[in-house]
Amino acid sequence: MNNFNDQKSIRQSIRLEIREKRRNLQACEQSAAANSLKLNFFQHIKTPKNARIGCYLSNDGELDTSLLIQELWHKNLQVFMPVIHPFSGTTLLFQSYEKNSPMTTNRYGILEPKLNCQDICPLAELDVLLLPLVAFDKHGNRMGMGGGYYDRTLARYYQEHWRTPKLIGLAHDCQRVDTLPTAAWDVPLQAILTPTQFYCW
Ligand SMILES: Nc1nc2c(c(=O)[nH]1)N(C=O)[C@@H](CNc1ccc(C(=O)N[C@@H](CCC(=O)O)C(=O)O)cc1)CN2
Ligand SMILES: Nc1ncnc2c1ncn2[C@@H]1O[C@H](COP(=O)(O)OP(=O)(O)OP(=O)(O)O)[C@@H](O)[C@H]1O
Repeated sequence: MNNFNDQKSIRQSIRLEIREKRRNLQACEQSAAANSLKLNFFQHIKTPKNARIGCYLSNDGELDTSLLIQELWHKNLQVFMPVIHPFSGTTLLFQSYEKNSPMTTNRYGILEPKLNCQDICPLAELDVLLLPLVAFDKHGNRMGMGGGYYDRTLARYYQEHWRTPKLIGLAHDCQRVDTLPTAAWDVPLQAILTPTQFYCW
């Protein structure tokens, strides 16, 4: 097996192991984590008034963002959700998400706002992007579900050194690994927020 395939299979086994770990968290652990995430977010992340925050709706044991989203709305911050691009099918758009937004499920069964082009926010106009992830390491490397959606969507952001949005991964503490094998297209994060920690690079 060559080095590229070695790395790929190491990534895949880490992915399976950590996904199982987070799916095995008890409902009470998930709700405590969701509450701590909300508190930790406002303690560490200072956002401009009316800031635009990209977030995600939790799936597969991911850190539950529902309490954080309620609080973002309560503070009059604008929330945006990823929508799988209807034509490219491999990148994400960020669409405004409000209490009464019409929703649909994407090809993975994850809820996303029903596409409405007027409600799409260009990536560079988001102030903060909160990313789901499967595993992260001490260098701020992120590994996702394996679709490459965030990496492809953020490729220009990274190559052209955009200043916004600030990229912050959200994860349970049990999703930290020592070192992740990285791929050339991986976009490193500026920070990771867990229920108990704020790692900043
Ligand atoms: N909550 C959330 N929303 C998100 C993401 C995410 O990671 N979490 N994404 C981040 O990119 C995008 C969707 N990407 C995903 C990629 C793969 C799978 C997944 O479940 N894959 C299955 C195989 C399913 C199949 O082949 O049909 C699996 O690996 O078991 C889910 C989401 C956009 N929205
Ligand atoms: N910038 C890019 N341009 C083209 N293809 C890409 C790019 N980024 C990722 N890919 C493709 O996506 C596939 C999955 O990448 P990877 O395993 O790093 O995804 P991931 O980070 O786990 O997923 P996600 O970003 O959706 O959470 C790779 O095999 C790669 O071919």
